[in-house]
Amino acid sequence: MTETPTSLDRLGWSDAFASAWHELGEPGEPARVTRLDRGWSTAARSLEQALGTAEPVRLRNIGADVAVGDWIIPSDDGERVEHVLERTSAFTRRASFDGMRAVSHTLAANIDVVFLVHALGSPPSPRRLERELVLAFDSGAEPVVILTKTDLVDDPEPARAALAEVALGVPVLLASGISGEGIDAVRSYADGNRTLAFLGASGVGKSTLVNGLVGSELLATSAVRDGDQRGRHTTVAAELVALDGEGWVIDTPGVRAVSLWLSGDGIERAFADVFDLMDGCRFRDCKHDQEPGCAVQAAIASGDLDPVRLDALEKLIEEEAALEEEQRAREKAADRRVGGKTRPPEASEYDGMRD
Ligand SMILES: Nc1nc2c(ncn2[C@@H]2O[C@H](COP(=O)(O)OP(=O)(O)OP(=O)(O)O)[C@@H](O)[C@H]2O)c(=O)[nH]1
Ligand SMILES: [Zn+2]
Repeated sequence: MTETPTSLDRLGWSDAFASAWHELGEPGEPARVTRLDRGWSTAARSLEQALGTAEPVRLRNIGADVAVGDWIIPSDDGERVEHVLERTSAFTRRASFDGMRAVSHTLAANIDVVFLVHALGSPPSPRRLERELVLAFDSGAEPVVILTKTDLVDDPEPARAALAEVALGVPVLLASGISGEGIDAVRSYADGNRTLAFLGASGVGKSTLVNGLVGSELLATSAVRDGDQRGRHTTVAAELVALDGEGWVIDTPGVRAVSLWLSGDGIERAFADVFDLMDGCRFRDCKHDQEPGCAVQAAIASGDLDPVRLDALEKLIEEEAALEEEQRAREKAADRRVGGKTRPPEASEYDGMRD
């Protein structure tokens, strides 16, 4: 394989992207998308370009589904995105139904760690965390729970225990964006120039945590808009932000409020305990209701499984089935309209995550 510049490593280039690029025959010069504007990608091949202190790469997205965090290859004429390298993870959400066609839309790509942020000082919300875990597992990123605002309570343990119960092997960190407690542990997840994202309800303290991670100097420089000779670009609120030292944060309203969009085995992983129990049911088609020999009902009876958790799982499975049905209908409609013009959905068209 061709040597790639070490400046790409600082941007999060890894063996996975090197081999994806190699598969394509190593065309062009890979660059990472730091910002998306209507129809345009801003990309970087160096830290300076990512910070906006050097002229970044600017490309049209014609026909390419590009997301912040993507590694892309420009066309030979340097005008547009020619390839999007295979992603290691992707956050997608349902696009609004636009004319005859609507599909999932990628909000952010190649996130290594997604922090699911919950706040102390208000009651823990394990049901919400379950949904976030499904989403995180589906994305391909590694989930980590942060219980923030530790400065607000004397004893974070009851809330931590309530969330740990559904977090199944996922670390639960304690932190405070105000006192700075736990920030170094959060930061350590960016070691190796990894890319972080923060997901969670409004007001839980995501921005405050991000501000604690991003050096003020870097934040200031990345906020500087470069002089743009190619016309007006409205920022669609999506940015790859450099951490002080190593690593990146993708901090966009879209990722923060991403709604449930299921694609992979997120439900199976987030509810692994319940699925394990189901394997022990006497009947393979057990509905886990009144059937004899139901291991799930037995676990509920013995207090090993919270019935609320089974309810939550059933609701998610129903929701997934409805989403899949809807998606199939849309795909059928799209098939009937070959060559139809579509436009990418706009940020304002997304609906927020339901609690
Ligand atoms: N006491 C305390 N307050 C905090 C902490 N972190 C955030 N806050 C406060 O909580 C409020 C919301 O914090 P944000 O960081 O804006 O929350 P957010 O999750 O980014 O909210 P959205 O932007 O709506 O998604 C602000 O008033 C913060 O000052 C913390 O660790 N301790
Ligand atoms: Zn059963």
